[in-house]
Amino acid sequence: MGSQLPAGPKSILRSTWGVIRNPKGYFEKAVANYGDPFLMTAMNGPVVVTGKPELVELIFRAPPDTLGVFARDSLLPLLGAGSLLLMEGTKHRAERKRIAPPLHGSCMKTYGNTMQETARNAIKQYESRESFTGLQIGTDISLDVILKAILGADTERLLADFRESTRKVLARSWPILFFSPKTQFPFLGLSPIDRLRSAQQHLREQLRTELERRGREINERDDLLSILARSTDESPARDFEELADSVGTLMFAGHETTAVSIAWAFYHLHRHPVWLHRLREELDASDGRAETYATMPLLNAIVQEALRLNPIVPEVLRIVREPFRLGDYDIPVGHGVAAAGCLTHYDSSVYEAPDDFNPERFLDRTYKPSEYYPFGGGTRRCVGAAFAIYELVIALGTILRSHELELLDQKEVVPIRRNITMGPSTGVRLRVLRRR
Ligand code: HEM
Repeated sequence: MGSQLPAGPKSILRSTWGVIRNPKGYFEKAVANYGDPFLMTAMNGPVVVTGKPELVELIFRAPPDTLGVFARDSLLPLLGAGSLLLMEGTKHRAERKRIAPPLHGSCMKTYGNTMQETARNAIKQYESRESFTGLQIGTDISLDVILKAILGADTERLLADFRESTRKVLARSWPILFFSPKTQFPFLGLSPIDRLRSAQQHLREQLRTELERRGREINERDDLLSILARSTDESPARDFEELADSVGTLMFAGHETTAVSIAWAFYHLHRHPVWLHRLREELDASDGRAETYATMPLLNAIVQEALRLNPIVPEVLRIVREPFRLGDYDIPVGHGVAAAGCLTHYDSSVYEAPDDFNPERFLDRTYKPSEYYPFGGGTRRCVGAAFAIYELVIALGTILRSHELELLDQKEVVPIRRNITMGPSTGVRLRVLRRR
């Protein structure tokens, strides 16, 4: 028998605030005071948090029906029942089967040229500007890339309309809405949830119009929207609302995360010119084709190291649906469990000098899924991970091969909460020094 639950901080308000503001700092303090794992109670309920790889492994290896979606009820009004992020059981497995194939590593070449062209166009815009941020250019690239993957984007107008409405949804996705369901109250169309809903509704109407325009074309097209919309023997058709939830989730999960990662990678590289120099040598020796970037060891190691130091999602959460044993503890049904990447990625028994930016650590070894998990793990691991890595190496490689940038931030840039994700406090301020 396991013992009672682990000790931990008691204040709900302080825990909620700590997790929103600075999860890494808050978790580190809790581990120092109470040990790992510890129990905290935030507004979304009690959660047992761990960063220990042996416990993280138990979370990722748990049978799919034992651990479900954390805070599902409070996320439902924000993401909708058709979102893969909120599905469980057979529905989740079926939806993954539908979404995963076009995002599988073997399909990446299809997207490579678009990713490269998007990165080239993005940096051109900033050549004569006094400054821009890594987050701006990251968003320019990742939003266009995901929209083109979803829509096939045969017309600029279509892309421009969706770009604007997706940005609006994101701008209205306030963190507090995700962390405290009590803030999701309607008020004369003016409350944060009202404003988010109206932006989402607009995006939905655009999708509906586009689907109606396509009609039977969806059976011949190979963009994600058409793939998700058509019915096959394996994946029968769904109603429009579910389809819109599913597409909305891909737009949302598929660009903000990548944009932030691009910004962090620029930041670390320009803070550590030795690595930038070594990367330039690797890039100069390459043929500069989109698909070559995926095979370049140092470029890939740099992306992995940036994702280690700044996991965009600092803790991966699950709710206990069936009694679950986590090390010495029996976690009761209804409690949450969290694998905190922001702790594990800094575990000095796994990573030597964990605070250092040192891509070398990814050149000479690989890590277990419980030691390195910027994309989460187990049956819910990010379905877009291969797509994201492909995009990151192409975006960074393309820009740094053709342009020299300067980091304008003199002080250390720290992670701050954006919505579910954590991003760089200044956005990472840069300027183009020269074309190469
Ligand atoms: C650097 C970029 C990205 C990062 C760091 C990231 C991270 C994550 C994480 C941590 C999760 C939760 C995994 C878990 O619960 O174990 C997740 C889930 C997900 N991600 Fe990503 N992601 C990225 C890019 C993408 C892209 C490009 C797409 C789509 C093309 C995408 C689509 C999704 C979806 C649909 C889920 C839900 C999976 C499920 O519940 O089965 N992500 N992502």
